[in-house]
Amino acid sequence: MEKTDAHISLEVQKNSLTKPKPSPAQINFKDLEYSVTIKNAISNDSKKTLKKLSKNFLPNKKDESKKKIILDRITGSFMPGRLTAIMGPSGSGKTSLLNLLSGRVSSGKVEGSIWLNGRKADSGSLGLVSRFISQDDVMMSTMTVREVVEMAIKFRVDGITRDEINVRANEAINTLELEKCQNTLIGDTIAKGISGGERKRTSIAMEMATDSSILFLDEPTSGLDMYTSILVVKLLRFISRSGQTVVSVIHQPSSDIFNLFDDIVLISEGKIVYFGAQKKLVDYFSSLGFQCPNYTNPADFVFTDVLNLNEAELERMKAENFSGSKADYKILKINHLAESWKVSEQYDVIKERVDNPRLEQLNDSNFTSSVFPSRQFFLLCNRALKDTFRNELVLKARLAQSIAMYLIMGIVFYKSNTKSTSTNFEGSLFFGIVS
Ligand SMILES: Nc1ncnc2c1ncn2[C@@H]1O[C@H](COP(=O)(O)OP(=O)(O)OP(=O)(O)O)[C@@H](O)[C@H]1O
Repeated sequence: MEKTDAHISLEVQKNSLTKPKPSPAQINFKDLEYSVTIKNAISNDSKKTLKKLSKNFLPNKKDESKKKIILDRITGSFMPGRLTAIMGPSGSGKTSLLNLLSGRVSSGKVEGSIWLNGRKADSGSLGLVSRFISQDDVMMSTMTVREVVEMAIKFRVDGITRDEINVRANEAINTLELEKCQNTLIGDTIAKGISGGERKRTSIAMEMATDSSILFLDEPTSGLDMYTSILVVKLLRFISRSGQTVVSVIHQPSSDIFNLFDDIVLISEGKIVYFGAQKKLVDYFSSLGFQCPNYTNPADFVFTDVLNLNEAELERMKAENFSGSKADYKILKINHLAESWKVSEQYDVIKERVDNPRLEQLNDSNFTSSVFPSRQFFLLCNRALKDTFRNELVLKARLAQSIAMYLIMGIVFYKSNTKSTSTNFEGSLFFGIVS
């Protein structure tokens, strides 16, 4: 039987009894540009050979590295208590935007500004205030579902008691329907553990169980069946209702999933072509001349008719004898859509939010990691020990290596009492530590 909204809301209300509300965070960005320099990867030797073959084949020296603009001076605002979907074709810059806003970009050039509740934010503060659930989650294969959820809580919430950890872990596990596999190992390609869907839900449970003001997710429904996908997005909606800012990249959502989002951001070619209420998207594009047919999923309409060339545009391209390719014509269309967006009423609403952030500034305590580094070190050592003892193959290999090293040491230092004692001692100590 399918779960209803009421069923899930009951569990989320239960959550709010035990979990303190995170401080609300409004994340604003203005004229954000992210670019990388792309270098020509052809080696000098290959260049010489190719030059012999064709003088015109290689680009001129000055073209060897060029700037690639991934996000092109975009402006926007994500609000607490709202669930936002970022949609767009593959390679349009969705993940890059999430990476920038969660402080995870280490290469390339970033221009423009990002604020958290009106306070200028850098990658350090963005990283501390937000959580990021990536497409390829990283979890230790030798730990169980319950252990990774508990580990996430211990690692991020300071001074929490064993009982509180249990309560929080139980809530996250029950809400994400992970009860049946809570004691199953995560597993990897060699030792099979939980399924792909369970893995995705576990990574959300890890973030749900801790307090964070902003939650970023990169395609949380990819690889999931329809029922689980709807369940996951409903949960994200309820998480947002507790005051968190939830932003998720979503790929080709069904209309049921699309309707669960409050706001939609459409990105193409690194430019924003729409940023606003989900309910106003169809009307906005109809005002630009793109009519969504009756009984059509708005998300499908956006991908086929708006962000790609539709039948009418392909015919117009032929009629105009356009000299470039379809891709060039599409870029012209996207540029036009991005320009139209910047003169729309909805854009003024976003700009107003960016220019006048309404929330109080976040306290300094929001920007510091709450768990002491010494405690984090202890937790990591504990996890590494567990990992070593559970991974039988690696453990046996390490034991064999140590025995072999000690045998070699024994042979090297056997009957070596003719040499200076301190040299022998230092030498054996060195080998002992290394092995
Ligand atoms: N560090 C980088 N160096 C070079 N190119 C990059 C870098 N980061 C991103 N890109 C390029 O920028 C573009 C946008 O990448 P991004 O991963 O943000 O796209 P996306 O919209 O998330 O795509 P998908 O839906 O396929 O995951 C792509 O063409 C990608 O190859």
